[in-house]
Amino acid sequence: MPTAINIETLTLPAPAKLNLMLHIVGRRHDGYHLLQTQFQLLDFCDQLTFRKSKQTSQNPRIKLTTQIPGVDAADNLVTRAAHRLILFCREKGFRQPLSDISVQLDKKIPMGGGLGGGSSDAATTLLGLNHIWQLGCSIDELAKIGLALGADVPVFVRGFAAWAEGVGEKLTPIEPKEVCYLVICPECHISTQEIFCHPELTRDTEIMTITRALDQGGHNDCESIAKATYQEVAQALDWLSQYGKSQMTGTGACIFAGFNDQESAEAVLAALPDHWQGFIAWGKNRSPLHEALAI
Ligand SMILES: C[C@](O)(CO)[C@H](O)COP(=O)(O)OP(=O)(O)OC[C@H]1O[C@@H](n2ccc(N)nc2=O)[C@H](O)[C@@H]1O
Ligand SMILES: Nc1ncnc2c1ncn2[C@@H]1O[C@H](COP(=O)(O)OP(=O)(O)OP(=O)(O)O)[C@@H](O)[C@H]1O
Repeated sequence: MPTAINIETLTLPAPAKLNLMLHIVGRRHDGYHLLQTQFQLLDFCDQLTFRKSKQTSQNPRIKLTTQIPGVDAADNLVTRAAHRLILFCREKGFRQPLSDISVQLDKKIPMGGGLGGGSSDAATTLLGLNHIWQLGCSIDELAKIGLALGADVPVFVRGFAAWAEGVGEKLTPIEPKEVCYLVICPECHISTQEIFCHPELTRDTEIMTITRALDQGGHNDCESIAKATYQEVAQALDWLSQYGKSQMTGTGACIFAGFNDQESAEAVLAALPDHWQGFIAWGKNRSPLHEALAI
């Protein structure tokens, strides 16, 4: 691991994820859904650059230098993750002054796509600041802070492809084949809450053992709702199914298919109708973030 003490600038990736299946098996009293899902990370990433200022204080300033349209800097998951981390450390009794930090966020991951970009930015912030400020928080502690920010944050903190249960926080490492994915981003953004609130969402899929899920795979319970609500999603799923098994990730809107080699994925990307954006990315069972930090 690089020594953090002299770090003035640190640039780290925040990878996207796919849900290779997503079963909804129940609902908690607080309304959150109980899931069974397989996460795989992608080598398609946002990039965060943290710059340390000479100014230090008990209440360090976090300045996000990049604006995301429609998201106030204070609501950005980067800012929220940084403030939660500071609060956690103060509660734990960490008293040293911390340097102010500016963060440049280069967004590549489409928002509202089910690719977990915001959650991944939050996880990279937690791990990045823990490293720069030498806070010594454990991965378990960071995953717990992350879970309070979003159900998808813990998988990015832990940094391995995973079988997930609970609301997505009970994680077991898995090793799905690392194939080359073509991801299509239809012209719509879908809010996670909109799908989870839908009255017709199936919430009683039979609980599977991990062994059966890894042998047989599964489906995405959110797909039929997203297809019925957004015709672009239905059209993209139909179009991609000509070339392979096409699936939706998370609560949508992005859909994907896996290929054994990059050339096959590129050939399909070249045929993509003009009105859709798409990209190619390799599945990763170890996070590019953890590789960058050598942890
Ligand atoms: C659909 C998945 O992407 C699958 O990986 C995740 O479960 C979503 O995780 P996320 O985007 O981090 O979601 P959060 O930011 O925690 O929650 C957004 C909203 O979705 C709903 N939500 C989320 C996760 C979950 N297991 N059950 C829910 O009902 C809640 O209404 C919540 O207010
Ligand atoms: N750094 C950030 N990047 C993206 N979205 C952010 C960020 N911070 C806050 N948000 C808010 O979070 C919402 C969800 O963004 P995100 O890109 O994580 O969606 P998603 O890919 O559908 O996520 P998921 O798969 O977790 O449901 C955005 O619409 C935006 O309002």
